[in-house]
Amino acid sequence: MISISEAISIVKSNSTTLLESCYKLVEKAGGYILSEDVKSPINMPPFRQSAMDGYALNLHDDLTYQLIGEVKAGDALNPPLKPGEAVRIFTGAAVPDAANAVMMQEKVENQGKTINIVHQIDLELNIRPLGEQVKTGDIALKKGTKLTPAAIGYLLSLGITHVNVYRKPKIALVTTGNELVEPGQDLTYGKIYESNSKMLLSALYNLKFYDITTYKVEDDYKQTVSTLKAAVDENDLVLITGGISVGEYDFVGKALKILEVKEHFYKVAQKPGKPLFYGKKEDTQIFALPGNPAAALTCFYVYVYIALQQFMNREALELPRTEGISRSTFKKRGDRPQFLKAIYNDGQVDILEGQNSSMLHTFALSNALVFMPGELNVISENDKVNVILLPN
Ligand SMILES: Nc1nc2c(c(=O)[nH]1)N[C@H]1C(S)=C(S)[C@@H](COP(=O)(O)OP(=O)(O)OC[C@H]3O[C@@H](n4cnc5c(N)ncnc54)[C@H](O)[C@@H]3O)O[C@H]1N2
Ligand code: MOO
Repeated sequence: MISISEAISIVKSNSTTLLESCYKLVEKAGGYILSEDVKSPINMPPFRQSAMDGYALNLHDDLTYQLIGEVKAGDALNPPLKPGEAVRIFTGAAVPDAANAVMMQEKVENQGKTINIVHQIDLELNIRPLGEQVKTGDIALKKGTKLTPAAIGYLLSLGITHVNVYRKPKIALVTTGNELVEPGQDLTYGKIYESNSKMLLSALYNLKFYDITTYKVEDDYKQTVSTLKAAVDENDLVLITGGISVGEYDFVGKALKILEVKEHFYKVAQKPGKPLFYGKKEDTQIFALPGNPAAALTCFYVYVYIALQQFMNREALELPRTEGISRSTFKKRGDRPQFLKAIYNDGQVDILEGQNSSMLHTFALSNALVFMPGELNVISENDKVNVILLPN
């Protein structure tokens, strides 16, 4: 059995970045990382643009101007203005080349054919210069940039429709167990509803991984071998839940061995999630997570998360950690370090009931896990605790 920190460093050193590119529609590239610099095909803004509703002026020494026309957003007009002349203009409209400032309308008295501005105005005020954000041919976003909603908006504002990004991993979710019944079906005696696959699917979607295939196997050795073979052959990452413990019907370990998956660790000194397995076959990583749902999800956040971030070449491989002050008392049994379901709010931490690895009823309320080191037996009110913040 290895320690949590050893297990984390083994995952870090064996997980790999996917350096293959794929070409994607910009609007579908949210969460991806650019695999090459993106140059701007246009100046942004593409013309000198008014930042206000008001009047574009060709400045002179006087406060009175002759009004000679109007330019609305979208108009392809470029009226010539002599010094002392103005045009009515609106936000987003092209400022005529001959205008050198825009006065907002609140500071202008309109007299019909003339206007009076209330004070003198600086050159170029309220005019967004041509190419202020980026110029034609310059790098708009660098290789390695994560495409946030703002980045997607920015690329589209430059007219860019497709980008090259690092491809995301193909992921297999494999559930095992004779006792599992699909939610929506009748629950007969001895059976439970299968919740791990959709729970992990939801955690993956939440982290913007969408290329996921779900496999289901019964507690049958041959079926486990053939299903895991397909899952390992066809995916970059395989997440298995259940069947990894020591019972006669736990076939996952034996199947992975026969499939020549190289074991990097099996069993971690932690609670929940002791029987966690991590291995590789060629470049495919395999995590066999415990079947107990809270153990599976905890291992997902502490270990699988690292492999996912590494695939995408992200800098922060682990979930953010912080410290908080406990508002609860918790007594630990045994000497394994423990991850505790908790609610973190503004520096205060409530450690919840229902810490058993089979229990999701309080995990459902948690936004954090408290890490309780092995040597600690009690967390008391007002103790400082180490907190892992879960994704929303
Ligand atoms: N003799 C020992 N028994 C057990 C040990 C041990 O060290 N010695 N470890 C215990 C610990 S700790 C854990 S955790 C579990 C892990 O067992 P498995 O990973 O083999 O998981 P299963 O036995 O298949 O299932 C455990 C539990 O979870 C439920 N489950 C499984 N899959 C799903 C699913 N897809 N959706 C919802 N619930 C699921 C399953 O019905 C069981 O109740 O082993 C202990 N035993
Ligand atoms: O590791 Mo198990 O998840 O403690 O119950």
